Amino acid sequence: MLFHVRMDVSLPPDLDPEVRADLVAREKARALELQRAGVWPQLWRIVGEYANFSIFDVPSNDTLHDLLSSLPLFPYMRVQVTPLAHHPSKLD
Ligand SMILES: O=C(O)C[C@H]1C=CC(=O)O1
Repeated sequence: MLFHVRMDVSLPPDLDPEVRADLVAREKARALELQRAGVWPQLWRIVGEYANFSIFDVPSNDTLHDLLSSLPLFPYMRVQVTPLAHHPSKLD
């Protein structure tokens, strides 16, 4: 199942810089792990925002929820999920 996901990140401005750097490093490691596993095939920065558009390819809603909530930055994210279906006019 394919999902379009928008993640908006909002870190507290007064967050300790070392804590912030650790969070961001752990987020990157987890993102790379999920990309290598093939479940996060698309990841795009939204220009001018601390936000991304992503495509996830997972077997179920529950799996997507588990993956998203495993992200170290999850507590600091607003996440919007759109389930995707095949379009009848799309060339295969
Ligand atoms: O930077 C972001 O968009 C948030 C998050 C998504 C992947 C990652 O490494 O961080």
